[in-house]
Amino acid sequence: MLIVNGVSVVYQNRKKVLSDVSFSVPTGTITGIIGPNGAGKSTLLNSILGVIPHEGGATFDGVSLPQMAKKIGYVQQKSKVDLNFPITVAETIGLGILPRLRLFQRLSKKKYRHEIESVMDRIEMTEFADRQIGQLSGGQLQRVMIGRCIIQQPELILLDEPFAGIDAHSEATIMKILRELKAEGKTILMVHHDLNKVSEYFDNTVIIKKNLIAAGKTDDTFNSKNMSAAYGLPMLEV
Ligand SMILES: Nc1ncnc2c1ncn2[C@@H]1O[C@H](COP(=O)(O)OP(=O)(O)OP(=O)(O)O)[C@@H](O)[C@H]1O
Repeated sequence: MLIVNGVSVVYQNRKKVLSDVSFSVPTGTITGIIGPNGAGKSTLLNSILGVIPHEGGATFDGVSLPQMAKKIGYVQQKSKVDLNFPITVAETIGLGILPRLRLFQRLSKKKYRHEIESVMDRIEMTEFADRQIGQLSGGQLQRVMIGRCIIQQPELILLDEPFAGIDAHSEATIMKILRELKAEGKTILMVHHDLNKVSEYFDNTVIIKKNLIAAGKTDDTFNSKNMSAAYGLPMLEV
């Protein structure tokens, strides 16, 4: 289980953007983090990862997250990927293997190539293996980032708005892979924007607006009272 405990964040401009956020995410589930623009969703993910200064912290099965970094897969916002870096689709996916290796350990070329090929097949990118990542559509690029994440064989997968600005086919392909990972017992936590898909995609939902508004099973949390608290308007008939 992922336990997030008392996370607060104050940026250098002294603005408090997260205040004492605590919740838990059961192993083997897909959980969405939702909330209005500027609610602190990306900040929460970055605090859980431990990559920005924060109070509080997160553990997974009792281990603090920085201590299990190699078992955490992270797919950052697409807009933050450096597309000028000269690297192909296959090479990008191959980078995901590195955290699995011990110092100076190398996979045999055959095993390395086979693993990359099977991931490219899974994300439906085989025909683009040698293409530079700067020459992909948004949806293709996001599938490659998912590929780099899954080849790492992480236990916990964090994604920041993986569906922002991508085509419906890529979204469906990624969602299918995430459900397969869930069936394998992986734990998935993602920032998400599209409220129309919340019930369909997420077992659990975390709703924030600087503070935690609600966290738990989507059936229990995704209701007009909580949406009204987060977004300010009674938006949903549920
Ligand atoms: N590095 C930073 N320094 C100062 N303030 C920041 C920084 N990063 C984010 N913020 C501010 O913190 C607040 C939360 O930002 P964050 O990106 O976490 O929200 P979000 O819910 O992910 O928003 P969105 O849905 O628009 O992506 C915002 O007011 C933002 O302007």
